[in-house]
Amino acid sequence: MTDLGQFIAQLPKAELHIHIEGSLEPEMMLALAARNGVQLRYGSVAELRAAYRFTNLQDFLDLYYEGMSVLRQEQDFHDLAMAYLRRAASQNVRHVEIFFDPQGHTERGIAFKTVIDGLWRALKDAEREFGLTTGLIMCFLRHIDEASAERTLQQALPWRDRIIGVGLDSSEKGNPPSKFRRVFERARDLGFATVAHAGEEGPADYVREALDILAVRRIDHGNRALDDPELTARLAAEKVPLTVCPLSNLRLCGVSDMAQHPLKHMLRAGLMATVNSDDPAYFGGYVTENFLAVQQALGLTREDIVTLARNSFTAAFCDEAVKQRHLAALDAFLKE
Ligand SMILES: Nc1ncnc2[nH]cnc12
Ligand SMILES: [Zn+2]
Repeated sequence: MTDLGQFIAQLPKAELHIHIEGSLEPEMMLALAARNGVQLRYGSVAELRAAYRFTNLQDFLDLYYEGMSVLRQEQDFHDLAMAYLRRAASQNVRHVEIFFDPQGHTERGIAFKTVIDGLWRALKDAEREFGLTTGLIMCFLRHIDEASAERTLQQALPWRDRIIGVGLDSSEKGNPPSKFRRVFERARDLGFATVAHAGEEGPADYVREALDILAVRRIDHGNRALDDPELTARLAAEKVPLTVCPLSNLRLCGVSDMAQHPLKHMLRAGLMATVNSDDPAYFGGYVTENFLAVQQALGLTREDIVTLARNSFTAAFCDEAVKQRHLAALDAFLKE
């Protein structure tokens, strides 16, 4: 590895855009299928990996929902999250905010309690074992109606103190943020931080809607915002964080080549971009591999890399004291 590669691997960082169901590696998928008696269309790791060729977001989502069908018991959710957190800690990720998709589970008869208890136990185990800090963000599936999102928010209330925020994910085109105006208003009233996937495949207008109608505090992806100079200037002026996912964009054909990835433009335009893995088991890399891929393809400098790591802590939803501790640790690392 190059010196800059070593630096990236060792750099303290936060990950703010990771779908825990997207960290389900083929080996674990097959093991859980066997443990739970679930029949999959794929019988081997090689067959699964061969299926991970996507031409767009929907292609991927079809497989992602099929994959999560092996998650049935509390222990499954624990094992899934623990494997991700171990991997993240090994890459010097010091803070993570993890997305989960409750409707992906409740719609197939798995209780909300089963999901949240398993994930929560893993977060607490990992905090103790690896010394990182964590948070959970529950996402609403935007291909389903708002009433279902509202029921999901209601179901979450007994565990209000375990969830820092709500988000919006799944099939973007044709499912604008405005579809979820009321449920986001209710979530904000309840004190949840809010985020939304926007401008991954959908137009810049969806990014504007996420800001103006859902009042989100971060945009997940946001790539298409760059199509609109006025919106780009606004994102920079308001320091709206973008959780960018380079390998995801490449694998879902949002960019044809990593050298065409907009991250460098985002940085040069003064946007508060961060680097994240999205669905690492499906897209070929965790957070460090995402940093390495864009650094190499775009020729990012050491200063760019430091900016991205600093942004990841600045954009986090953790308590201010925790954030300052992470930023101080980053500064100490840079002085070593
Ligand atoms: N990249 C992505 N976009 C939208 N929804 C998702 N759910 C999991 N990964 C996603
Ligand atoms: Zn995502």
